[in-house]
Amino acid sequence: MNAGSAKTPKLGVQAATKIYHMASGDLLALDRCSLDVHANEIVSIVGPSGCGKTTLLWSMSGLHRLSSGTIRLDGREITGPHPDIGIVFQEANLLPWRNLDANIHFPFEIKGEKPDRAWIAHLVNRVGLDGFGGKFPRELSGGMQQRAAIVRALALKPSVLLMDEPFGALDSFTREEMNRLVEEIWLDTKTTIVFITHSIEEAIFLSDRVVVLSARPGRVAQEYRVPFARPRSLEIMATKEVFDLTNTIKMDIVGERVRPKARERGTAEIVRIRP
Ligand SMILES: Nc1ncnc2c1ncn2[C@@H]1O[C@H](COP(=O)(O)OP(=O)(O)OP(=O)(O)O)[C@@H](O)[C@H]1O
Repeated sequence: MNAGSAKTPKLGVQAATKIYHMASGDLLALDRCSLDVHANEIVSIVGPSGCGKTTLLWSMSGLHRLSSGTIRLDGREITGPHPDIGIVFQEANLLPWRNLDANIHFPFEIKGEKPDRAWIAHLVNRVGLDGFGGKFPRELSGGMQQRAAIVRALALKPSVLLMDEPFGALDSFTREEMNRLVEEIWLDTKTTIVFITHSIEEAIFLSDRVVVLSARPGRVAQEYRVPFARPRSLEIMATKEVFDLTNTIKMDIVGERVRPKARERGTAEIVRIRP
């Protein structure tokens, strides 16, 4: 797991622009969006629905090609999927006909590589899936399936883990549990994490920085540093600091939602609230 130098961001997004070409016309999803993520950081990306969060994350993973702009990993441009970047989606996407062990080993089979069994056993233990290796996805809860998806992504020892709304489909208690798990994994591996979520509370609990994207086309509108040491306890979520930050970010997102409409009406820019 290589860390970038102090000056080079781990993941550097420079003027990322993405246009989807469709029969009905072109759609500008990202417009010169720039963002640096530093080694060992956890950065969450929030923003109005449809603002381009997933497009940005998929571009960071190399799964999407940008229309213009660059994504750099440790200073080197990436143009396709990269072995040093892992991704976890909202759906666990486990193969239903394979048991949990076979699902975790699947990427190694595709790559023709030998899995590091000791590392996988460590991860399985870390996420609390000891003894479930022979179970099939249908025998596991949604939370357990997502734990397996996290193990599958980390098994390849990526230095960057991209997570696209991974706990959006889980109930709120399981979600809190999974948030604590992500923090534990981070404390263990110090993997750089970029996390997309619709939950501002989740973003604050997990992140060193919360980045707010503008309404589509997505660009960085605001960013906030979260000033709590780790490990964080759920009690911080009841502090006035978190309450105020949550409201500030909420108002940013609401502002971004109404801004395009205000533009259409020819009214002035919405007044922004800053910390
Ligand atoms: N493959 C695609 N082809 C055409 N348009 C797309 C494609 N993927 C996304 N879009 C459009 O691009 C815009 C940004 O989508 P994206 O999924 O990146 O936003 P998002 O912020 O992740 O959305 P949400 O908050 O709803 O998850 C949306 O208008 C979406 O409809």
